[in-house]
Amino acid sequence: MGTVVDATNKGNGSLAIEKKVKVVFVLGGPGSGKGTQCANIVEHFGYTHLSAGDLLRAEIKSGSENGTMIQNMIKEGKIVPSEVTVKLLQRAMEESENDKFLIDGFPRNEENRAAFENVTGIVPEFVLFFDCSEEEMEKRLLSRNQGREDDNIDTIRKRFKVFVDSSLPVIEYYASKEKVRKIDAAKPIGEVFEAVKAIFAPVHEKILILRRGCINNSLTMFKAIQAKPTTKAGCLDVRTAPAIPT
Ligand SMILES: Nc1ncnc2c1ncn2[C@@H]1O[C@H](COP(=O)(O)OP(=O)(O)OP(=O)(O)O)[C@@H](O)[C@H]1O
Ligand SMILES: Nc1ccn([C@@H]2O[C@H](COP(=O)(O)O)[C@@H](O)[C@H]2O)c(=O)n1
Ligand SMILES: [Mg+2]
Repeated sequence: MGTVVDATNKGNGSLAIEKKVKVVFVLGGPGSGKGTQCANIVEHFGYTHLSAGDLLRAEIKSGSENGTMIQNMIKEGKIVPSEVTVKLLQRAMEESENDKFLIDGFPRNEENRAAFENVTGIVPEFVLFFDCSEEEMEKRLLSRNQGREDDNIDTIRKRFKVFVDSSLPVIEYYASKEKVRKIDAAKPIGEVFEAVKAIFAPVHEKILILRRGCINNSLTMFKAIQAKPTTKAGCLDVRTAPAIPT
């Protein structure tokens, strides 16, 4: 859990309301299927998907002053300075109406991880890790056909090296905190999603039960008030009213 300032309340110079947000980091090597599975999770569990790579590509297209630097880093498979990526993620969370986010492809290194935690104060609920062999990932990336400048064999090899050298240590960090949920991502898409569902369903059910509990309490309270004798003016007689359930 963590808090972000709700963008709808910014800019009036007085009140900045903070909203509580829930974050799941989605990690795995290039081509392991993060984006594919995030789309399924959004559909079934109501999260908002924020892909750090997509946000960086959108920043290039927007003509931002950082555009050329980001483009060069992506072509080389390098990790863009955290200051840039964290700002993009933070803005996207602030602008969203949702309070549950899948953050895909982030944190990619220790600098990403520390910067996000320091700036937002958000600690992930858990880290979904898609585990897949380089051989399989290479095959998938070379046939992805989405026109990505980094889906060529030279950049793919560089991205694999960055993943092993910089991203795996972040996954190990979260594993040491028992936050990693590892999935065999080499299986077909449907089977991978079955494993994903098994992780999300209990979390989702817990939230539903809590929400149902709130509704039941409100109903009991409503019935108790309706059943009670009222004063002449039609108000609830607090002297004889039962304790309102909490
Ligand atoms: N389980 C799977 N089996 C076979 N192909 C898959 C599987 N999951 C995804 N793919 C395909 O592999 C390619 C890469 O998937 P995807 O874009 O989801 O990976 P990613 O982890 O987001 O990669 P990147 O880090 O480069 O953004 C896509 O063409 C996708 O359709
Ligand atoms: N935290 C991040 C995430 C991504 N990048 C850069 O974008 C490239 C593509 O990322 P995908 O997740 O879409 O594969 C990646 O290779 C990096 O160059 C980044 O810098 N920091
Ligand atoms: Mg992706």
